[in-house]
Amino acid sequence: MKDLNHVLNEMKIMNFKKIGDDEYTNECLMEFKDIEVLNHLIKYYGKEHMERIQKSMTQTFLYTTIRVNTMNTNKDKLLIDLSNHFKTNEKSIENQEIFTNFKSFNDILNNIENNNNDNDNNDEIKNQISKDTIFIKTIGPLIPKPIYPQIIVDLICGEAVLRGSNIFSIGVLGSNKYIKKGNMVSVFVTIDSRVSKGEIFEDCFKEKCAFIGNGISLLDRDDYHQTRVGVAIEMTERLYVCPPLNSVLEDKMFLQHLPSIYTVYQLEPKLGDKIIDMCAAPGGKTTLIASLIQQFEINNNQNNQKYQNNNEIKTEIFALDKNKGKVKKIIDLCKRLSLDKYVTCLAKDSSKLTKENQQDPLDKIRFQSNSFDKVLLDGPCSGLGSRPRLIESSSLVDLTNSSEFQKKLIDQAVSLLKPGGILVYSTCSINPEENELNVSYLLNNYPEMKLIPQIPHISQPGLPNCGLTEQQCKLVSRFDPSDSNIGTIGFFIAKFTKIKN
Ligand SMILES: C[S@@+](CC[C@H](N)C(=O)[O-])C[C@H]1O[C@@H](n2cnc3c(N)ncnc32)[C@H](O)[C@@H]1O
Repeated sequence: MKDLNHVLNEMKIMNFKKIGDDEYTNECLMEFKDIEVLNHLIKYYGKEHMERIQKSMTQTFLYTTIRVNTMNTNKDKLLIDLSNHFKTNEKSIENQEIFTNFKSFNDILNNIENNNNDNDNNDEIKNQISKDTIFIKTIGPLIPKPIYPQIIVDLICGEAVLRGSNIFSIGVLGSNKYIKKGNMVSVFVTIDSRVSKGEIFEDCFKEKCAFIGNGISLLDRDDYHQTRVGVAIEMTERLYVCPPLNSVLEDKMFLQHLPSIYTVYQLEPKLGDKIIDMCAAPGGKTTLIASLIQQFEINNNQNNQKYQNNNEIKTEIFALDKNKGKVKKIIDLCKRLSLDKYVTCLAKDSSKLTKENQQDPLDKIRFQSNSFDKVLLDGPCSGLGSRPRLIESSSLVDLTNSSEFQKKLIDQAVSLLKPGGILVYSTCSINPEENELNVSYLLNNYPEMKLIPQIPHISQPGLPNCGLTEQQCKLVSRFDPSDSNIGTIGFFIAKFTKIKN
């Protein structure tokens, strides 16, 4: 076995460096394939702030957030189901303890409010989010010590490992020559994609890659590339410990980041509303809207029984997406969560809803201007807020295309909204041109629209010098990935109303 110390001292590009005898620190910054994109962001954020963001982007979000599907269970029952799941499926007792240390929304708010000193007193949304959401805190970064032998995985696999996954054969690129089933191995993720499938290499420290933990090989080396299914490495020492929950209790819960949940609550869906989710796939926000409507309906029915008045209030939810295949996924999700009776899913281009192409006479009626009480525009974006991410591959042209297309969708969203209704605009991007500058575009072009407050305000204000006044900045929500109190993905939300004449 080689002595690692000499290489660790010399490392420049790894995500950790030696800081003492047997001690390492995590120093990874997200890299940009197109340096122009980084310079573009530095223009708005400044170099220091951007560096903090780059660092946080390589780290796993602070909480795994679980939305309770109230149609099929409730929070108390789901907490028991989750505890049982972890006891049965998680071998490490330590991890079982970490994963069942469930947090509440109030725990998260305490963390934020101490710092934001936000004194708004609206408890309705707080209570609702608390009642239907479970948080599990990520532990890390931990600093396991790298060893030999080593394997290199691709970026998609590496980012999944940072989110709690094990390593499937399909993600393994190269490895040292001799690895036997049962060996402990160190896992690295390639940064520059130079390593090809099946490659044998001598030393990860000579490659451009980042260390993401250690695990036990469940296969001999040769078998990594013979099979394309199944787990190849079970991770035992991770940089970040968070629960692997994909495909778990799928009818009872939905994994959704806090800013996405918060976006839907800001839309304030109510019984009797005509609601449109303009860009809905895969349906995360649509199904939360439907689930809130379902809860209102149950409460309303109980009250109606009390007063022997059985008036049904008709609520309409339209979930649109341009992509037919994705619409099928929204339909499947609605069925799985038993919410299908609430939602009409349609394959449509939302940038043309009230303008051209209304060949269907029904669409002419459905998508009339000024006809929706609630409009959600969570449109296509550059995704520059997704984390954990080691490399950002968008180009400057991608960013411009994104913000220009969002303007077309904004034009339609404003047109569809009823006077007095609510429009919520959101992106999972940190690019001000898709966020603050698009809000400024909307306000400048539609004087009938005004920004309204988001309560409780749980994130950072908008960036200054991006087209919004100081007051307007306070009205938008900017989930900054470098804000370690909340530790979410990068996200942006603006909430508007249309002034009645
Ligand atoms: C950020 S995702 C939406 C996520 C979704 N709101 C959720 O919470 O699950 C953006 C979606 O916009 C869709 N999209 C892109 N262009 C569109 C258009 N012109 N009309 C409607 N949908 C569009 C994409 O197919 C993609 O599914």
